[in-house]
Amino acid sequence: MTKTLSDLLQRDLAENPVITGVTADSRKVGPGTLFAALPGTKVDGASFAPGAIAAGAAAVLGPVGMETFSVPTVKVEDPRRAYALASAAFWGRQPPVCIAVTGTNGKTSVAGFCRQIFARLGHKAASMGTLGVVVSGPGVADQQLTPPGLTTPDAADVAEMMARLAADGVTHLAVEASSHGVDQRRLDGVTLSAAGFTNFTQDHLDYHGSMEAYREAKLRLFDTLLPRGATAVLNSDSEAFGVFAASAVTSGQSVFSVGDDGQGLKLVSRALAPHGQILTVEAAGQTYTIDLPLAGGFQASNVLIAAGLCIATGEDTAAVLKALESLEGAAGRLQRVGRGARGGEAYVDYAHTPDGLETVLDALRPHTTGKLIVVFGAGGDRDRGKRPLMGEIAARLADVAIVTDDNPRSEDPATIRAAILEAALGATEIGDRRAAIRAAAAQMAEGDVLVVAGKGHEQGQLVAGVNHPFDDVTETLAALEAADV
Ligand SMILES: CC(=O)N[C@H]1[C@@H](OP(=O)(O)OP(=O)(O)OC[C@H]2O[C@@H](n3ccc(=O)[nH]c3=O)[C@H](O)[C@@H]2O)O[C@H](CO)[C@@H](O)[C@@H]1O[C@H](C)C(=O)N[C@@H](C)C(=O)N[C@H](CCC(=O)O)C(=O)O
Ligand SMILES: Nc1ncnc2c1ncn2[C@@H]1O[C@H](COP(=O)(O)OP(=O)(O)OP(=O)(O)O)[C@@H](O)[C@H]1O
Ligand SMILES: N[C@H](CCC[C@H](N)C(=O)O)C(=O)O
Ligand SMILES: [Mg+2]
Repeated sequence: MTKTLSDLLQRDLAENPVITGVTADSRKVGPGTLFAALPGTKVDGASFAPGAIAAGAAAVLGPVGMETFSVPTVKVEDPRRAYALASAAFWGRQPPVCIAVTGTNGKTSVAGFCRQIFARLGHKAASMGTLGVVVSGPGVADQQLTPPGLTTPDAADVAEMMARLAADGVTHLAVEASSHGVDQRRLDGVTLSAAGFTNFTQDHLDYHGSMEAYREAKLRLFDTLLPRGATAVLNSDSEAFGVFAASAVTSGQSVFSVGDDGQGLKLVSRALAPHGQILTVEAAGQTYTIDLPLAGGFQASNVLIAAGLCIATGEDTAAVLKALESLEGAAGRLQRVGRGARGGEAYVDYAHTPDGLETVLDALRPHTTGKLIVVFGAGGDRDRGKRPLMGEIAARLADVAIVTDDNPRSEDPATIRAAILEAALGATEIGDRRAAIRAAAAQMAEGDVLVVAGKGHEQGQLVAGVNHPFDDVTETLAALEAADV
């Protein structure tokens, strides 16, 4: 069915061309495309409008105050939102059940758990986020549809992917809502059935400027994107729970809280088990025992949020909680890699925030009878305030801390390491990540635990615009072998 500019922007227009595509990237424009000229963080999209028109753009959408071009030009107060809504209207179909999860840490884990739970319960389900788009279904092998990229993709990409998934029979979709993504309206076109919140701690101050602005961005998932009457699944153990609960209630949503004080799912107890942990959970007056094959208190929190989201969309509580017993952790999140030559266990994890690092070291301490060894760094062109906080945490919670490089991007790696080391008393500095991992593996003995943190699933080390192939899992395995002499 053809769609016109007026259909996509939901307004009467004097000139109403047929639209054949929607994009905010002039390089993707073809004949008949609606080009959204968005003011960006680096450049003004309007400067690419003449090129877009030359490439065939049928209309330009942009902010109030933008110049008028030689094709129908529509100016609106919130062009990013209009772009997202136009993209959704253009692509049309969405999986009937879409849920989103936000929070500083745990989004990828929760989205992946939701996908797995829905699939175990007989639905064709997908997750969209840091690890790309993955589809799972009953009796079908997991299918990776897109590679890892942005945590929350561009609005037109989200809309196109939702239509493709719906056409492929996917009925349940779990999306990661990053603060950048919510702030930039990348999810404004998604019709949500439920939304989840994991936690709120320091990250991304480079982009948001203050913790308040960062929190506002996350709150927007509830106060603007989640419809009235839908369910907000909130982590009762987060310090920010009250703020998120108040926002959800004010927005006419029901709150389903999970955690130690959860009203929807209450975590009564947690006991370590060799393969993970045993959870006792109360739900609607019933007590359930869950044999969870994942270690760490944070994973207990993540699985309860995922379970809450699935229950909020109408799944049976007992069946959802049973499905937790066969969950797999997301790649590179507390992923066990192997055993040291003289004993000990090595893990790769994606902790790249102070809270993430503290959480993963706390999670591993009970599994450590010898030394807890951590190899980590901090990303360049990202929140600089994280660096000393992560240094202090590693020095305090690990027995051996090795500070190395993690995607320096355009920054001087030595300067990043120095900012971490300033607060990491007793830590060792080894800039080369491979050498750092090898030095750590060489120290491993029986009872020790090594965690290589910060890069998880990532396949490259970004240095001065060049992505050098690098995989922490492969490097850690090689280091364990090299230490076996
Ligand atoms: C800071 C940030 O979030 N930037 C994102 C944003 O770019 P922007 O709008 O600021 O872009 P810009 O480069 O100033 O350009 C302005 C406009 O001109 C357009 N343009 C540009 C060049 C051209 O030739 N033609 C053209 O039309 C661009 O498409 C854009 O619409 O919108 C783009 C399209 O969606 C994103 O690709 C881009 O992500 C950059 C690459 C990025 O690194 N983002 C990271 C920080 C990010 O978004 N991370 C979050 C959080 C992860 C987490 O939770 O930890 C994520 O969701 O991944
Ligand atoms: N609930 C949690 N609380 C604290 N830390 C967590 C929690 N869940 C995960 N983490 C830590 O954060 C790391 C990243 O987890 P995950 O990828 O699920 O988070 P994310 O929010 O998707 O991250 P990103 O912002 O990069 O998308 C994990 O490897 C772990 O170290
Ligand atoms: N989504 C996060 C990932 C950080 C991963 C870490 N390896 C780094 O490069 O800082 C970000 O873009 O801030
Ligand atoms: Mg993620």
